[in-house]
Amino acid sequence: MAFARDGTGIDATARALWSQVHPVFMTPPLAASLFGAILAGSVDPLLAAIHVIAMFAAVYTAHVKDGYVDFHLRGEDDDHPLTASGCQIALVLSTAVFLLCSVLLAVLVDVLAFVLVVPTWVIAYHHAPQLDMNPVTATTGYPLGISLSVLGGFYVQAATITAVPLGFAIVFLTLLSGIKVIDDAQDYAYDRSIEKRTVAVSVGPDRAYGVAYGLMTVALLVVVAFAIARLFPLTSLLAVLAFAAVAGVARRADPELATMLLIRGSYVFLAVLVAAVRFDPVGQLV
Ligand SMILES: CC(C)=CCC/C(C)=C/CC/C(C)=C/COP(=O)(O)OP(=O)(O)O
Repeated sequence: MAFARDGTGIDATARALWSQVHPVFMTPPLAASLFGAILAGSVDPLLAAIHVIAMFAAVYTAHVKDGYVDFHLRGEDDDHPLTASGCQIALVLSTAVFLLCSVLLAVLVDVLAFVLVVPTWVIAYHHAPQLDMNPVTATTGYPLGISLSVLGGFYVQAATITAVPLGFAIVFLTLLSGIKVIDDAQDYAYDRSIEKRTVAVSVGPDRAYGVAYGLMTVALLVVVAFAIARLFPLTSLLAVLAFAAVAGVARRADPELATMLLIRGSYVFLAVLVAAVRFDPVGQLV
């Protein structure tokens, strides 16, 4: 049975399977899992690795299913490297890896770890064709996966959930939903032509920008409030400043450049937060 649409053999199969690894989408959930582990304080590398692999398998599942639905079922995409049966086998494999990791976490941590990890696959598997049809779920699905990745990454280390990872999960959900609205605004004309109801299609591009920057502002204000309350380290304020500077430039750019800037800004935001949680240099000064 052929996996790849453009050839047979190990090389073509490996290339087709690898085509569904999208670093831009995959790095954040993996980083979020490790961020959760760092928040927990002491990191067990084995548990961290199992959780990271589970998150990778979840996002891989989302991409394979999305490609399968968009190309093989809806005929929306012009091309796809995997055959329909290649997609189905890839889905079985990624789901099996995900399940194996989840069961390992249930055994090595507890059943709540399993309960916290499984929804990421549920969101991933149902992204297409169900969740991507509604503006709210199309916008929040991926950010919710990232938030669950933070919580899961924390839980497998600490075997509990505290206010700090919960706070960060809410911040990421809100901030990344804002970025996703801008990202979707790039495809406004095309999405409208295929009746895909993103936020930009539902409320129009202008109001979508308002919604997007409103969400990002709320997320940053939550970080400021939590930092002042000393729930988050004070150095988190630097992450807010860095992201706000990028968002200020993105606000005046077209959706494509804005998305590129905001995604990179979110990496900087996360990197400064990691430094804040590990070292909190500002907190040590005051
Ligand atoms: C652990 C974790 C983060 C889980 C969540 C996984 C999840 C929902 C990923 C979505 C990835 C994806 C297919 C993006 C493209 O969506 P699109 O529909 O905007 O793009 P398209 O126009 O290419 O279909």
